[in-house]
Amino acid sequence: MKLIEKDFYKLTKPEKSVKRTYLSNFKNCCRGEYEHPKGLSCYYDSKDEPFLFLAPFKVEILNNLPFVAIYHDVLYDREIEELKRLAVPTITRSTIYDYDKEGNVPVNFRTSNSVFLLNNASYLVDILRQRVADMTHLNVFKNSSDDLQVMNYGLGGYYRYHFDFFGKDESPNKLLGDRIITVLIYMTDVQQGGATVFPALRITNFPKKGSALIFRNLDNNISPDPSTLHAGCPVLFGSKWAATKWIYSAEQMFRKPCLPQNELRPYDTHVIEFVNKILGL
Ligand SMILES: O=C(O)CCC(=O)C(=O)O
Ligand SMILES: [Fe+2]
Repeated sequence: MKLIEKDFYKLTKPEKSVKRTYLSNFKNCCRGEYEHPKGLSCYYDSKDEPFLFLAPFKVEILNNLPFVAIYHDVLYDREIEELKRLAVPTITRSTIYDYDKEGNVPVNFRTSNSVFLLNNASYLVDILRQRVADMTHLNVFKNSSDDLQVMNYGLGGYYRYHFDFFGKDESPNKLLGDRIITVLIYMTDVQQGGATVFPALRITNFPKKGSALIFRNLDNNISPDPSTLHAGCPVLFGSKWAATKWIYSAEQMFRKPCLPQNELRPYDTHVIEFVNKILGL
């Protein structure tokens, strides 16, 4: 954190404005200082998927564009216990993808432990894959998503602001496209801290056991949207467990209608490059 503060004074003008717009709200968001968004709707999603006629999802919108929403009560307590049981034996220090090394490396700005559970690890992992497909109305099968990641943050554990999209030509998953949607399922409440925050959107969501946060990382052109910059704030008291499913863009042609194109925003590239630069990516 200190390093970033120091480097700030060496920044050029556009970089300073990115910092002001995108990063300066980070700590306030973690403290939960911004009001819950107003004027947005809640609804039951019972659309398209037969299962949802029986059990619609309870959706609370936090932001329209990019789409950010809470899906309430998507995981049962006994499923959470089973996920933990599956994860604990092989959980290890989390990593991120390093473009130079073309592989995953641990970094000091993501201090959690995590493990990917393969689809055949348990009947439950397969059930959850179907549930995520019902929630997102997307294809979540082979070649269109990462395996389910289960992660745990201990005291002080956090994931500094970052993007979930790769946003580069040399994305490690060229054939899959890029990460269009993130589904983050909370497996615990956190007594204090541990919120997921979007500083550019001034959104804070404190974990609630069994609920999920869904956000869309790519815009209608399937281009990276820098306003999806987000972070997992430090856990101040307690422990945070969550499960993540990242869904890719390439194989959604039969699931997702083409939407009107957004305007091209060349500045977006600058924002993404800048944030990656200060993170050393
Ligand atoms: O833990 C959180 O709240 C955020 C996690 C996250 O952003 C990620 O795993 O990509
Ligand atoms: Fe993320």
